[in-house]
Amino acid sequence: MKATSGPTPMMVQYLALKAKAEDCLLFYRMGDFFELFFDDARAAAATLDIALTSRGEHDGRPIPMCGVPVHAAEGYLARLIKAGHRVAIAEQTESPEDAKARGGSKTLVARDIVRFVTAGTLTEDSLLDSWTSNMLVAVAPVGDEYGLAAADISTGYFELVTVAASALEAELARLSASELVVPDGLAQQFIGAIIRPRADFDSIVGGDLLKQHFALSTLDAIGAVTRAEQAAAGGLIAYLAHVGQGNMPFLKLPVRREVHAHLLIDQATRDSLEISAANKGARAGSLLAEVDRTITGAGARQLASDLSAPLMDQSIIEARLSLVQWFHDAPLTRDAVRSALRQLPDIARALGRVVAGRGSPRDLGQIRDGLDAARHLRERLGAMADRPQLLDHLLPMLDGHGHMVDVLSRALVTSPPTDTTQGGYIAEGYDAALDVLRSAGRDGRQAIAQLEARYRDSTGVAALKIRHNAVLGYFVEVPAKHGDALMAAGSGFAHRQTMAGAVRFNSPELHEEAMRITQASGHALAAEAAHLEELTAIVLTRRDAIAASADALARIDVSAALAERAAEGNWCRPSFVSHPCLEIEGGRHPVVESALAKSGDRFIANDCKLSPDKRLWLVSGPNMGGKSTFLRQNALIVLLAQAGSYVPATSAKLGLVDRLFSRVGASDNLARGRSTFMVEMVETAAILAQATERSFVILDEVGRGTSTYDGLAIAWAVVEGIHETNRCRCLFATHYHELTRLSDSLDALSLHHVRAKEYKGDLVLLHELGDGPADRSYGIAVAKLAGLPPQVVSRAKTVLEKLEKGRAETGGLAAGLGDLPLFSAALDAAEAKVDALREKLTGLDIDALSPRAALDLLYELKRAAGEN
Ligand SMILES: Nc1ncnc2c1ncn2[C@@H]1O[C@H](COP(=O)(O)OP(=O)(O)OP(=O)(O)O)[C@@H](O)[C@H]1O
Repeated sequence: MKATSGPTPMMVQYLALKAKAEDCLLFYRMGDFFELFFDDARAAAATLDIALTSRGEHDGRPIPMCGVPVHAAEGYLARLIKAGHRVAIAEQTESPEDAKARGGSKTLVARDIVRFVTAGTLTEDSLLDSWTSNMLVAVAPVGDEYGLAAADISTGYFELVTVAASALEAELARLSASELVVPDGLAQQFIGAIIRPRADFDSIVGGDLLKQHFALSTLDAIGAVTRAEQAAAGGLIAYLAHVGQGNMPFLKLPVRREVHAHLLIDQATRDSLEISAANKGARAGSLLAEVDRTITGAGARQLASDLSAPLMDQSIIEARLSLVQWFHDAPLTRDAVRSALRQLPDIARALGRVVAGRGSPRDLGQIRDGLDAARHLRERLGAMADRPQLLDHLLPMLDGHGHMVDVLSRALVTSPPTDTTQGGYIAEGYDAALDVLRSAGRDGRQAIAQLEARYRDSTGVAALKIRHNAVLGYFVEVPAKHGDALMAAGSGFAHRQTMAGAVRFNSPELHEEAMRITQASGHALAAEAAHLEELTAIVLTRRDAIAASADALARIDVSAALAERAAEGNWCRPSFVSHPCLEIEGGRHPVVESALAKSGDRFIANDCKLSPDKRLWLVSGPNMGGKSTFLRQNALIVLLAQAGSYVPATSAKLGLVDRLFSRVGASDNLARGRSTFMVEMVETAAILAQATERSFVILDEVGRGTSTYDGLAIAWAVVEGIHETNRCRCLFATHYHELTRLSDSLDALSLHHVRAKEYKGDLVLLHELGDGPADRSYGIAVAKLAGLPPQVVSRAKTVLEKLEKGRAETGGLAAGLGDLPLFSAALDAAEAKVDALREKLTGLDIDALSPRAALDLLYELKRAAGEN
């Protein structure tokens, strides 16, 4: 790029490509580098911490530039994607020679965007975590519903689901997309999503795209695909086509999910239960990390998906549990299977790359080895007695690839490379013609060695060598002092290059041998490439069956892993009943239990017994007494049970839960501009609006973020609302002693507390649940335990005594609440008044009213409404 008044042809080309790349960073291929210019260069240099330089001028100003070498591009791409960028790759689409032939020596090489690299459309191993799925999700609103199309193109997983607005958040939380695609106009609602043209989300076009992609004459093969799902699928497929620039990635036939097929869990609940990520977003410390004993990447991904979408279908849950139990009860089989899985490559991801057109010989080798191992596993498990039904369903999927595995075994070397440029991945003996070419190359190299010996003899220069480099090819080299002898006319050598200490020559014989070698290895490389293409085609025709094997292996891994975890922790198989109860004996919190075990402490197991007529437990007791832990452990037990896992308890019986809600602890969300109290109220509002009689809710200290009176009033009303209106199973932890009065009026509410005692003036927390309310609050004792200075503790005691005296005299904080009508009764009364209004309005004969009478009536109605 020279400084000229107008843009150079290259800049014109660059700017056109950049316009096409939109807000993606443009990687512009120049020889061995991808170069970035202007703002792209600034952004990339800052993220990658590489030098920002400049090159030429544009509009009179230097053009900022930075670049990354092509061979190391993946690593840089990974960092850019992690930092939230998307990248467009512009490659040279013709060789410099072709460009020259096309338009003369100064012609610019044609370039085009060949692919977009985005967080949701990665397939490269190095850019993905092996244990997490990578979801791309498209959302399409149709009427008052939303269609979701979600795909993990690294494995071909594809699903469709339709949700009502009230379940949208929970579904998106379940899918945990790396990239969200929405139609133009929804940017406000989905902050950070990729906005695509509305036309891409047309349901008719979407339906046609689905049929076209899967070569279906009707969509019935997928199931009753809704309009909203067709629209979302259209948006997703169109985006994938755009990203791959026409090169479609692997998509399996979509699975239609019914929203009611799994337990709905919103993001706040996921965060508070720390299901797949703990406090700071890390995997460590989460339920998933605590439970995960899977061996393979595919197993880990399957487990993560199971835990994020526990089921509602008892028969599927029981089928999963039976397989876990089978592995649980047979430790030797379990060990054998797990060690077999240890050898297993990630077939699903290898297949994803092959289908996306980025497969390497290594990927084919992995598919071969994985499927071979799968067949062995099938033989071993197929010989076992008393196999559970799910295993019998999975085993046939592990087999049937014999012919392909056989071809791949004969065709490929044991550990094929990723890079094809050097060849050497097709096995010796697979293709006789290829072997001949290779031996010609080998013979040539031998001939050159003989030639070298002969030249040493004939010239008498013992230091003479025949060497090879990329620029000159083969040449004869002698130390400088012998150069003259070979320069002499008639020596048979032709001078090529003089170096500081050596002189280089060619000779007709050497030239001939070199030609033979180059030709043979060129032909050999081409022959290998042709075989790679054939082998890839064979794999492609079998892709659905290979993907099914990969899925079956993942399910076996998950089942054996859950059995392993259950055996380690002495967990039990949960049982399911049809009425909404939750009866846990000896329940534990798996993460807290492990953390305590590390420091040699014991976790105290606790029971929980919720039933339709005792469905709300009010749990009080001292700070640090274990209330939050108790609440969460029961929620986690429900979640694990419905995901088809054993649970940390001695026994567990439950009725299926449709929605799980957790509002535990105060988590500030200042980033979203909401105070702790506001977040708490928003989440509580969601629970009151959505919890059904089949839901399970845990609420911890609702109302504590505001003044005592307000807080108590809110907590009181929330408990009543849940008891009377939602009627769900609920554990409610509180420090408001006054709430215990509710047990007089709410018959399905019972009182419980975490026990503590004072021993020689010090507080001992027993972490044990007892019936009835806590006898006192122990806050000051906990403060003392925490190391508050003695003078502050003693002053607090004095203040407390005064306050308690005042409470005794006035009846305390909740004085006057004794005659408060119940929540539902109050609601009924309000409704009765509203109904009186309605009755009056319906009975009106408007035509018979004089204007004056109408005005009077309006005043009267307004007054009556005001009394409401
Ligand atoms: N069942 C248990 N057995 C042993 N230790 C426990 C048990 N439950 C809780 N703990 C320990 O007590 C600590 C405090 O528990 P937790 O946060 O549940 O108390 P809390 O009653 O909710 O306190 P606060 O009212 O201050 O929020 C935990 O971090 C854990 O170390």
